[in-house]
Amino acid sequence: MSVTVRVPAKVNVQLAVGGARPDGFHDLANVFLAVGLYDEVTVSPADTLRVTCEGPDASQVPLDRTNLAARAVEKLAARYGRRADVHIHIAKDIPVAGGMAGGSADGAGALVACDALWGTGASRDELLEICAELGSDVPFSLVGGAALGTGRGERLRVLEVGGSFHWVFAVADGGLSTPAVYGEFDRLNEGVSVPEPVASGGVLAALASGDASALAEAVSNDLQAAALSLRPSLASALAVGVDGGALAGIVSGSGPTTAFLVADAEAGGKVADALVGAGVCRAARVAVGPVGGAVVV
Ligand SMILES: C[C@](O)(CO)[C@H](O)COP(=O)(O)OP(=O)(O)OC[C@H]1O[C@@H](n2ccc(N)nc2=O)[C@H](O)[C@@H]1O
Ligand SMILES: Nc1ncnc2c1ncn2[C@@H]1O[C@H](COP(=O)(O)OP(=O)(O)OP(=O)(O)O)[C@@H](O)[C@H]1O
Repeated sequence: MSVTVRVPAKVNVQLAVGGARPDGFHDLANVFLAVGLYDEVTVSPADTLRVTCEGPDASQVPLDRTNLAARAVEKLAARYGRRADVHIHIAKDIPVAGGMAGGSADGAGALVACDALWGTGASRDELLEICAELGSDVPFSLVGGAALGTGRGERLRVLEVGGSFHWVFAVADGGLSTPAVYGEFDRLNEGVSVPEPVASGGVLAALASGDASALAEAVSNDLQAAALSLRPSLASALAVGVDGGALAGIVSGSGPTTAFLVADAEAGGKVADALVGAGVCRAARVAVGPVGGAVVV
């Protein structure tokens, strides 16, 4: 018997970052949008906990207990007083270390899958609590759709969205470490009084109305300067995508994936061709959001 859960990637349509907190994290106003690029996490009973992974980036995924999916299963097992003896298989399509919450997706997916496999019947709030312990992005991977994340991003308020948004993602060669990008944000803001992060009225209104042009005017990412400082070549990808017809181009979360909002699928195809043709990315992926969160398939 096995259970498979499908979990989406995310893009941050607004990422407002406050100053560093005493615990090293940053308070955020983080507007998440789940997009249709998916990992599939399958769990089945086994003699001991083990992780396998397939997909183009599989060699970059840790297969030991540091894998977020393994950590999720161990946490759920500990809570319900049982052994975490499962085989976790990850079919990975979300770029690794790309700022699209791929590891978080696998953590949320493994949790939902084991909850179903073991029949633990954990409540949604209990699962969300475990997600928050695993990482700041993990609760959103469970919920999907669109949400405003506050605190370190783990406290979610679901947002209504009035339409679908088309995106092109330029996948960069090599990843960027999330702590390194937040560290660079702190370095760039040394001596500056960083304001409290607040959700943008423009972003929320554009999501609610489903208006892509309005969203393009409003998107922002306070980590973008830090990601560009660590990876200056991302500026060329942003320029090529916007010149190729995107309504807006931003770094996705902590990067190095760049995300382009486009008017429709046809414009998306053109932007993807321009990005690949200019050689500014390893691959270009098209996806639509919002889509639902972690779900048993
Ligand atoms: C950049 C984003 O992807 C935007 O959604 C997230 O803020 C990162 O979320 P994540 O990968 O789940 O991050 P976590 O695993 O919780 O934290 C990894 C590291 O990122 C930094 N971090 C993360 C979240 C946050 N609000 N402030 C931080 O400073 C901290 O150095 C932390 O040690
Ligand atoms: N299941 C997993 N899939 C991918 N990476 C994982 C996983 N579990 C742990 N990791 C580790 O986490 C690191 C970051 O990978 P991930 O793909 O989650 O980054 P990310 O998309 O930039 O995350 P975020 O957008 O949440 O900051 C990897 O380099 C890897 O060492």
